[in-house]
Amino acid sequence: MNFLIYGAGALGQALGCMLACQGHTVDLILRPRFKDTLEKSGLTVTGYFGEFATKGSQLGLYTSLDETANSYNYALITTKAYDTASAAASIAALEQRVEYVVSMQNGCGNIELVEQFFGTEKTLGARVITGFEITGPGKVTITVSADDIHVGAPLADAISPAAASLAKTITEAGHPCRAVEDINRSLFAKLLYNCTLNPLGALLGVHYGLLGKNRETVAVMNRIIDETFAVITGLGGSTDWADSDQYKEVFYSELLPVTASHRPSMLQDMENHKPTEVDALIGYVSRQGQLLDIATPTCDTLAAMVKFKQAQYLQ
Ligand SMILES: NC(=O)C1=CN([C@@H]2O[C@H](COP(=O)(O)OP(=O)(O)OC[C@H]3O[C@@H](n4cnc5c(N)ncnc54)[C@H](OP(=O)(O)O)[C@@H]3O)[C@@H](O)[C@H]2O)C=CC1
Ligand SMILES: CC(C)(CO)C(=O)C(=O)O
Repeated sequence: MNFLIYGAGALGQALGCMLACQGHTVDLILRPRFKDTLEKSGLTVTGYFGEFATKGSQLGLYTSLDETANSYNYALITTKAYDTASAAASIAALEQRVEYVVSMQNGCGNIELVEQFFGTEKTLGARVITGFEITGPGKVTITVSADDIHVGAPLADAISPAAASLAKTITEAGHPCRAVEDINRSLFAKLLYNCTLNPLGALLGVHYGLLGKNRETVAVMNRIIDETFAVITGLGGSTDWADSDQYKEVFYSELLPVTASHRPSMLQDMENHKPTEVDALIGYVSRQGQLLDIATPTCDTLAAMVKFKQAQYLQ
């Protein structure tokens, strides 16, 4: 199969390496700082799912879509969520050269942006709950994984063949991946998880596990879960849990323990003085709460604090 991976950082480089190792054609759109390194050293992925290595010559390495000539079965968008609109707009210029466009990003609102450019038929979403970190030039480490990748179409009432084929291909490449009927359900579940952990972890500078061990942070996390659950319900969304209390049980007993040692991506962004994905995560809950007239005071406060903090270093 032919893959375009647009915005290849930690997630995109890891997936690109794993897919290329399976013999797929992989073109990466990446920054010049990565292009020069990967040309020389290739890519290595280590950690949770084993070892994978490609030479630079096995990959198409480009800093702009203008340099590409292939047609693609799937274009995977792996930029941060704040770059989704510009990524989708650039890929749209390829027109018939792309069959399906997949938002692999965290948070909510990404799929809707991709749909604006490609329509529902060509749009897929994915939910990733695995930790990828660039640990050196041409090196990505997979640190934790809480579940398979989910891929699916928006608003589908059956598993889309395009999602099934992509899931099979990613699984064969080494990362377990499952096609789901309703990708929004998976993304809402991830929204609950990320809103509960990321802003607090980022503002307090701690890994997830510590947040679950402290009475004060548990009380704040419970309020975030209640508010986020109310917003998801208000949006007409569904999750695997009947109510927020049921989610809390699963969160504290199953979800939090498997990623306890993880330091949230929002914290890593702050440490690297990069913008955070606050607007697609807790900022999304806060905005939707306002639109739906659902009170989200804890989420509003945390979103404001994250924005304050990032504004300090982005000035
Ligand atoms: N890493 C992880 O563990 C996980 C990540 N995700 C999600 O996946 C998405 C990607 O995350 P991650 O890989 O960590 O992020 P990264 O910041 O490592 O990767 C995104 C890359 O895209 C680059 N980029 C953006 N626009 C362009 C462009 N026009 N041309 C070339 N390169 C471009 C960025 O460059 P620059 O920084 O210079 O702008 C950056 O290198 C996020 O939504 C994240 O939440 C989900 C689960 C786990
Ligand atoms: C734990 C992880 C890496 C799982 O995707 C995550 O969601 C994050 O750090 O934001």
